[in-house]
Order: sequence, then C-alpha cells, then structure tokens
Amino acid sequence: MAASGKLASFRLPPLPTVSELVKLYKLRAEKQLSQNFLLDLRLTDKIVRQAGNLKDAYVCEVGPGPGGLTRSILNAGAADLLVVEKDSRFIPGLKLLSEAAPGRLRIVHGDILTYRMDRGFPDNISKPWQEDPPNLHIIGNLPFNVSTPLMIKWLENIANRTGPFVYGRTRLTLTFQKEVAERLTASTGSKQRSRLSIMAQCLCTVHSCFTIPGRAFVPKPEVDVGVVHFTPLIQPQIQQPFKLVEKVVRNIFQFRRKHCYKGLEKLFPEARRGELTQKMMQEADVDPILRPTELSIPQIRALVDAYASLCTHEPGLANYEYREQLRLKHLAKQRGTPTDIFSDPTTGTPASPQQPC
Ligand SMILES: C[S@@+](CC[C@H](N)C(=O)[O-])C[C@H]1O[C@@H](n2cnc3c(N)ncnc32)[C@H](O)[C@@H]1O
Repeated sequence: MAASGKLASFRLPPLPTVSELVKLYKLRAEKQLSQNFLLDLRLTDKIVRQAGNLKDAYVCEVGPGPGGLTRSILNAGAADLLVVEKDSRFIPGLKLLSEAAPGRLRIVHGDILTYRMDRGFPDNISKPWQEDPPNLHIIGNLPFNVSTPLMIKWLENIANRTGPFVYGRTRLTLTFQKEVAERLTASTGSKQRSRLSIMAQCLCTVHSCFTIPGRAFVPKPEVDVGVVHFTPLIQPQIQQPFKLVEKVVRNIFQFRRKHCYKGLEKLFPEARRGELTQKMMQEADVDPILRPTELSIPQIRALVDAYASLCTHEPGLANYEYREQLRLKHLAKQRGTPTDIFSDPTTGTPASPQQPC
C-alpha cells in the first residue's frame, strides 16, 4: 500500500527501547534538572499528535533526555529535528537515534534559556506574520524548573517577533505542571486566572490538550502534568509594548483577592496615587471594585491603554516601580538613613508632585 510505504520511509528502524537505553547508559534522573521521563511511546505519540501534522516539518525539541518524545517526533515524519539538551549524559543515546534517522536529527548540547533559536533553522522556512504559521514547531516535555521563565521569555519573543518567532507564528506544544497549565488556559472569573493567563492569552490562542497523571513519569513527580498548545495570534489582543503590558498585569495581580484598584494604584507614586488611579479607571471605564480574576482581556486592554496614555503625558511615570521603591526604603531603613521613599533613587532628591518619578 502506498500510504504504508510512505510511512515506512520515515519511521525509525528497530532500536533498543527507551527503557533499555536508560538502563544501558545508567541514566538516573537528576532532581536538579527536573528530570521526569516519559518512557511510554503511546503517550509521547499522543503529545506529538497535538502539534498537528509533522510530515516534513522542522521541529525544535526542548530537553529530549532519553529520547522518547524524540522518537515520536521522528516517527511522525519530521524532516529536521533539532534537540537542545543540557545534560551531557543523554548525548550518546541521542547520537544513536541520529544514526537511525540519517540527516534528520541535529543535537545541541546546551541550555534552552540561552540557545539562539533564531539561528537554528534555514531562513526560507519563514512565513509572513499575517499568513499561516510556518512549518516549524517547538515541542517539549519541559523541565518544571524552567517552564515558567521559558514561557515568559517566549511570550516576549512572540510580542517582538524575535527568537523562534523570526520565522513567523511558530506553534508550541509543551507540558507544564498541571497547575501552571490551568493558569495558562484560565478564563475570566476562574480561580486560576493569573498574570500568566493574561500574558499568554493576549498573545496566543491557548488550548489545553489533556492531562498526564504523574504516575506515567519515571520517577513519578508529586504533580500531574498538562499538555498545552499555543498558536501566536496575528494581532495581539493588547497592542502595547510587552514590558508595559507585563507591568500593568503584574500590578493588577499583586493583590489577587482584593479589588483591582488596590494593585493598580501601586503603578503611581504615593503622592498622586488617588488622583491618577481614578483618572485611569475612568478613562478605561472599568469598575474599580472588580477582583483581578474577574477582569476580561478587553478590560485589561482598556486599563493598559489608559496607563500608556498617562505615561505619554507624563513620561516619568513609566519609570516608577512600587517594589523597587519598597526595596530602597528597606535598604535605607537598614542603613539607618531616614529617606523619603518617593525621592529620586538616582539623585536622592525628593520628587515634586509634578515629577513623580
Ligand atoms: C522532564 S525531562 C524530559 C525528558 C524527555 N523529553 C522525556 O519526555 O522523557 C526534562 C529534560 O530537560 C533537560 N533540561 C533541563 N533543563 C534544561 C535546559 N535549561 N535546557 C535544555 N535542557 C534542559 C533535562 O536534562 C531533561 O532531559
């Protein structure tokens, strides 16, 4: 049959199983690197199916470890799979896989947090942002300890069309600790709604695929795991610089059980807090006694736009950071220097009400 003939052309030849490889290379999971392996190929195939059709695709896999997910990606027909693994103990096993799939598996021994993915693939796979996503996917059973910082970094890359997103709207299929997966997909009013929900959903279509029970991993982690698929949006839901959106959203959620104005007012120096918060809430037409979790993305967009407009009129405002001021106050207290926490941190001169930052 033609179809099975085609399938046979990219399926891997017989190899030692992943469990055999783990034993062969005496690969004990390192807690420090959040190593929880998936050895059941039916599960890794299921994760890979969430990415869509990988026939002839370019793929970057994060943390391949003993290579279970790697095999599933190759069996799904990926033409060029680049794996980035920090732990050198896995490299020999990955080389074995690479020999079984000639020309299709490239191995980088490195750290995904610093790896330049914008240089990892040929330019000609790029697709303009307004068009369909490129035939490039990021897939990974992420180490828990890097998943959130990595996701924040990639969200910023999406906003700026840098890193893996120089090629266009690169899709991601990733695993997270179940609670983090729930936060990423949480809708307005949900208990799990958080900073991560807003930042992810204002830049991507975020889809929760399925949950993997902790017992499916070796060793078994304390928690279950959620698989999440992301497609960057053509038009972000909030069209302001990433750092500014992140600042407003961070402030909103710093007092997640209180009325939203409580967090928002900390965007402004104390002397002008009431006045500017009221101005921002009025301009955004948002009820100040809504809880952070009750705010919809259009309401958050209105708040961010109102804050951006205030910053345009008073450029110094954008530099004000409540937490930084608290830190300075704490330092001054430790040194016994009585200081006004709203003084200019660089010169030590008190800020006038007109020049709050
Ligand atoms: C949860 S394990 C998953 C291993 C394998 N993909 C699987 O599903 O069985 C995470 C993997 O990421 C690797 N890793 C941890 N931190 C990393 C980093 N910063 N960059 C690249 N790989 C990393 C670990 O060594 C480990 O192989």
